[in-house]
Amino acid sequence: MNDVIQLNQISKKYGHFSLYELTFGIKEGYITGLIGPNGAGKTTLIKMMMGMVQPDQGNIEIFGKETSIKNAEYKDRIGYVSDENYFYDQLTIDQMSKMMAPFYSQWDKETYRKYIEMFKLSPRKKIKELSKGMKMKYSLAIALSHGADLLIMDEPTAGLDPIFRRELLDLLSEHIQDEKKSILFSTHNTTDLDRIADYIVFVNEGRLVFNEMKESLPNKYMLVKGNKELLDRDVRKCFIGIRETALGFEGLLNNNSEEARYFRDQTICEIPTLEEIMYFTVKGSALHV
Ligand SMILES: Nc1ncnc2c1ncn2[C@@H]1O[C@H](COP(=O)(O)OP(=O)(O)OP(=O)(O)O)[C@@H](O)[C@H]1O
Repeated sequence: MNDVIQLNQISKKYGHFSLYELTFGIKEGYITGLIGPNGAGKTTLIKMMMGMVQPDQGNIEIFGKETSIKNAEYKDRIGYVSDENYFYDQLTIDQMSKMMAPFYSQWDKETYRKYIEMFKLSPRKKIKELSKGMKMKYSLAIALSHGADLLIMDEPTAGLDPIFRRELLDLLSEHIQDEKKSILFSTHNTTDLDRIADYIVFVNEGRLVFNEMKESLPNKYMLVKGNKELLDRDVRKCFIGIRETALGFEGLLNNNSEEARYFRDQTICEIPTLEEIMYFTVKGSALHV
């Protein structure tokens, strides 16, 4: 299986924030969700892939070639959706689109029209008159209208109403039926991931926590629920993250650890949801600094 994107030992420092030698690949033909709490480094990573931010160290390969400022041809094959507004406020939707079309060798006017209609966007409306959700829809229409082999999207479902959000996820699932197409998108919404992601890349505080097939995650982690009497200082240390309540505790363990085997006999163990995996990992890392 090929990697459509490969990050090699990527490091970046911004004041107190650092990305630490991140190495991971994004699989061709699949949908990958990029997750992590606020400030984890998701947008910085996406901007690096788009050549908008330069890493201090390391390199990125997309479609098998190393990216560089000089070699921007690869962007022709990428549909990029930013979480920022890069459009000119004074232009109408159609004026803006006419301006962008020549930058894409495979721009397809018919496809563009189809999406503008499907997303109920009015071509004569000015960018400044669009709501947040409409701007996102417009950005998606552009990204889907030039035959891109790879979609890279920064929080594409943010600001969308639940009905359109669902429709978009269906549309992305359809898009991926062509096995040569790949999607990477960041999100804070685990429902998006539950619905369409094949792989999950989880970053926290500039470090890679995991890059896993979504289906394999339940085998990796175990959620323990029990009585506080089971907890002492040493036991606490075994948990990736832990939450105590008046009645007891919940904690996340590595499923293959010694402790997991012990707790399985002692108490209630469950398969954690993706949200629980994120919650306890982030909570645990905050405690261990
Ligand atoms: N241009 C910049 N100059 C200085 N610091 C920056 C810059 N861009 C990002 N940062 C810092 O890098 C860190 C990671 O930011 P980034 O936007 O990549 O996080 P994120 O995971 O996308 O967060 P969110 O989920 O809130 O969008 C933050 O601490 C942020 O303040």
